[in-house]
Amino acid sequence: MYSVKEAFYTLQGEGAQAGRASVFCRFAGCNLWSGREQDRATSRCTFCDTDFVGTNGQNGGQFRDANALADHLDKLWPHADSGKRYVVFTGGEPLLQLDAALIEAMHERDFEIAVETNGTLPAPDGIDWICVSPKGDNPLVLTRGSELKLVYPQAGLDPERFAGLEFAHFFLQPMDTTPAAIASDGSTMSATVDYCLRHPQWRLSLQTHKIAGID
Ligand SMILES: C[S@@+](CC[C@H](N)C(=O)[O-])C[C@H]1O[C@@H](n2cnc3c(N)ncnc32)[C@H](O)[C@@H]1O
Ligand SMILES: Nc1nc2[nH]cc(C(=O)O)c2c(=O)[nH]1
Ligand code: SF4
Ligand SMILES: [Mg+2]
Repeated sequence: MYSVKEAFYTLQGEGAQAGRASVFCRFAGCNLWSGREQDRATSRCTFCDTDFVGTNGQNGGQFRDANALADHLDKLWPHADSGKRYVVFTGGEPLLQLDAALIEAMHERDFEIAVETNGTLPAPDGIDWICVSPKGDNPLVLTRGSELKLVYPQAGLDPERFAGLEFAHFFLQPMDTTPAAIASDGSTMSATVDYCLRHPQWRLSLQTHKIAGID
């Protein structure tokens, strides 16, 4: 059984694949936060911008097996041709649910498969694009992949801790935060730009879907 909060067709907003047409599958649940506001401050990840609780979102639901979910996601790709099909599994934490059966079922339907993960859980084989986004001091299990996308700044977390890992791309993404936090701490955007200027290994990742006003 898979629990999906929501699923939709949009443009990948972030990282090296930004701008690419994608089916997003947002799994319910995360291992670093319950998703309840009253638990946020004491959770292992405190800055999440996403509602991943329950299965009540757009095209959400419970799916009894891999073929049922794969058929559901396949229908969200609005083109008849099979070229360039791309699915992004996110959440919540997708590696709590993404398994070999679902990977096989999406490949059978001609999808390239991407995942957005916090990197604390092992990944099944066969994922075509792995984006790891480390969270605070939580132990990183996935130390190689396609892109490392660090939300910046995170208190006490130096990007150089990750700079030697085996990734093809290194991104810093400004933490989306509240106006009150910006007023007291300054802008995460300017801090991120400044870091990339001083450390050219790192590139700026903007959340372009928020700029474009989509999903
Ligand atoms: C909601 S998470 C879900 C996937 C996975 N649990 C993870 O953390 O990578 C999707 C992406 O949004 C990023 N993100 C979450 N909260 C953010 C925020 N407040 N500002 C900027 N990026 C954020 C995460 O780091 C991750 O790259
Ligand atoms: N358009 C769009 N792009 C995204 N890239 C990563 C996202 C995520 O929440 O995992 C995300 C998202 O929520 N929307
Ligand atoms: S690990 Fe990802 S989904 Fe979980 S709380 Fe943090 S940003 Fe949100
Ligand atoms: Mg998002």
